[in-house]
Amino acid sequence: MTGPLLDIRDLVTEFRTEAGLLRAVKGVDLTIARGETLALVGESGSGKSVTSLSAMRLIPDRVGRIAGGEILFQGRDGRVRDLAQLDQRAMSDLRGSEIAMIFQEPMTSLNPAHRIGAQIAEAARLHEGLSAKAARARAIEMLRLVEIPEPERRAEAYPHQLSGGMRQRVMIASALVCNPSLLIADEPTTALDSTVQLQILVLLKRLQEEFRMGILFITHNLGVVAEIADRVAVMYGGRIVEDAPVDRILEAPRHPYTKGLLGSVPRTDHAARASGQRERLVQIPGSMVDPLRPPPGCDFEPRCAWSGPACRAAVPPLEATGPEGHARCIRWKEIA
Ligand SMILES: Nc1ncnc2c1ncn2[C@@H]1O[C@H](COP(=O)(O)OP(=O)(O)OP(=O)(O)O)[C@@H](O)[C@H]1O
Repeated sequence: MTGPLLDIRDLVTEFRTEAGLLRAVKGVDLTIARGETLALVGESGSGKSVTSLSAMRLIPDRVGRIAGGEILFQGRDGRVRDLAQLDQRAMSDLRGSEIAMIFQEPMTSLNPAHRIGAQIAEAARLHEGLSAKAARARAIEMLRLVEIPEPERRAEAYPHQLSGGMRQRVMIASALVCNPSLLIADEPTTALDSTVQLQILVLLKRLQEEFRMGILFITHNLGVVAEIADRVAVMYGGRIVEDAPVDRILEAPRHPYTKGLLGSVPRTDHAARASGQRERLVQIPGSMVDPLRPPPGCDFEPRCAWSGPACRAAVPPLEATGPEGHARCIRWKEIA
């Protein structure tokens, strides 16, 4: 199959709030190829989760809506569908079969009252139409795949009987049981300590190769990005402000916001882990733009050390910074 697996074009998502219309996503473009991991990074409130929830059509009509753009997804049959236009029934068929999602908190998708083997088997029965026996065998196979020791015995456990890392593995097993081609992972390792976090990232990478999935990986942790991403898109104030292959972003950021984030990256590298030491988190001065009162020009301008009058005049365009990257800053050449 040719063409990207997911191609989000000019996505706009709005919420109706008591204080007025809140535009949380303001024209986002993102593409993910099969077998590729795109990390979506940015501080809290930058619009990462709303972007992914929009792509999954999980924004309830009564609170918000996709106000513009396309979410083009190429299915297993080779057809490209605009998920923004799909009815909820067709969308829920795709969710949990071709598109799966994992979250920071496994208990958002695991039922505390059911044994984990039965939960994974149920997903296999629902989406793959397997018999009870075949679904049970599939559940055990999935538990083995996510490296749960003694999977036959553990299948009988309830979620609360497992450690946080094991629960996270069970959630991954449950998400992947239908062999999805796209996995959306929203901060899946944030709640775990750094050793377990690394184990889960290594596991995800291995499974990605095996399943040839595209992954949209949402995180605010650039240490995690370095471990898992092929490409990175940096979000601020509901817009992509920079995107590029991971090494380029980490070694030579072009946008002042990316530079700021890199200055505030907690150390998660092997040496820091071994010594149990973490660098102090240096915050970017100032706070996230108020989405109800965005500034007239660049959203980051009020916090930016490079800002000038032209930055206050208009929202900067996303300019190509080379063959594979873009930055939304009129001074990116000086910054580079
Ligand atoms: N249901 C909602 N109603 C109103 N505003 C919302 C709603 N959900 C999100 N928002 C707003 O949309 C903006 C983007 O939020 P979003 O959760 O996408 O940020 P994020 O980058 O994922 O942050 P975090 O890392 O904290 O999850 C924020 O200003 C948030 O307050």
